[in-house]
Amino acid sequence: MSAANRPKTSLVPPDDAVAPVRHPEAPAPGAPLGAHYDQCFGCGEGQPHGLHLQARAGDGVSVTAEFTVKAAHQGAPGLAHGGVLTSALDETLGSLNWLMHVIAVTGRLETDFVRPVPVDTVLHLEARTTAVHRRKIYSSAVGRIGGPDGPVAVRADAVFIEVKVEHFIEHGRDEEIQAAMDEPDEVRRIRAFEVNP
Ligand SMILES: CCCCCCCCCCCC(=O)SCCNC(=O)CCNC(=O)[C@H](O)C(C)(C)COP(=O)(O)OP(=O)(O)OC[C@H]1O[C@@H](n2cnc3c(N)ncnc32)[C@H](O)[C@@H]1OP(=O)(O)O
Repeated sequence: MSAANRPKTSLVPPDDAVAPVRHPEAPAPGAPLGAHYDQCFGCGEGQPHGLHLQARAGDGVSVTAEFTVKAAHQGAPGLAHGGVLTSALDETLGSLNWLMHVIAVTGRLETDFVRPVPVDTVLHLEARTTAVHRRKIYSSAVGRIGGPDGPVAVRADAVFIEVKVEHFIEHGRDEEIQAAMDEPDEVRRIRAFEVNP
């Protein structure tokens, strides 16, 4: 499809997109990124119903993460639900934005389900940002089973859209926003973004 005819939500970066830039203060390759929010369904340590995904910084703007499929994540008997796998991909892709010190939300996310993923499987996830165009961040991820070099079970392409921290204050519920602001580590993080946009 020619560039002029691409839909606005296309997952293909425009021709004048640029390479992503790793922030100088991004965590070193191998360092855990930690949860961006304690109650996040994807990464929050305090979220009892969550996926408890733990991402680590990779080289450039890349991350790795592991997600263990539990019995509570089933769709078909003994197999992971596709929506849960997409959530794991979404969270992994979302964590890339921390490496650029950009706050962004998922605009579009497209998943290919290549192989079934049984309960108790560890999904080895790898994600990388490939291009940036104004507020749009283009990223891709794969999830492998049987080990970090095992066969691909899922893959996804996404566009994240950069937002200001006010996005969450404007749209979120007062109760949770207040609780997040009262958490010292969250405040430090938000401050860091205001100082190092
Ligand atoms: C405290 C820290 C916590 C940090 C918290 C981090 C959370 C991470 C959690 C994991 C990730 C998630 O699940 S996030 C949750 C799921 N996602 C959401 O809730 C997002 C809901 N959608 C929205 O709020 C909105 O639609 C936005 C912000 C995405 C876009 O609205 P907007 O700000 O008005 O932007 P707009 O001017 O329309 O568009 C800006 C540019 O983006 C493009 N664009 C707009 N929408 C899309 C789209 N769906 N797909 C592709 N591209 C799009 C436009 O063509 C335009 O390109 P051009 O004209 O420049 O070319």
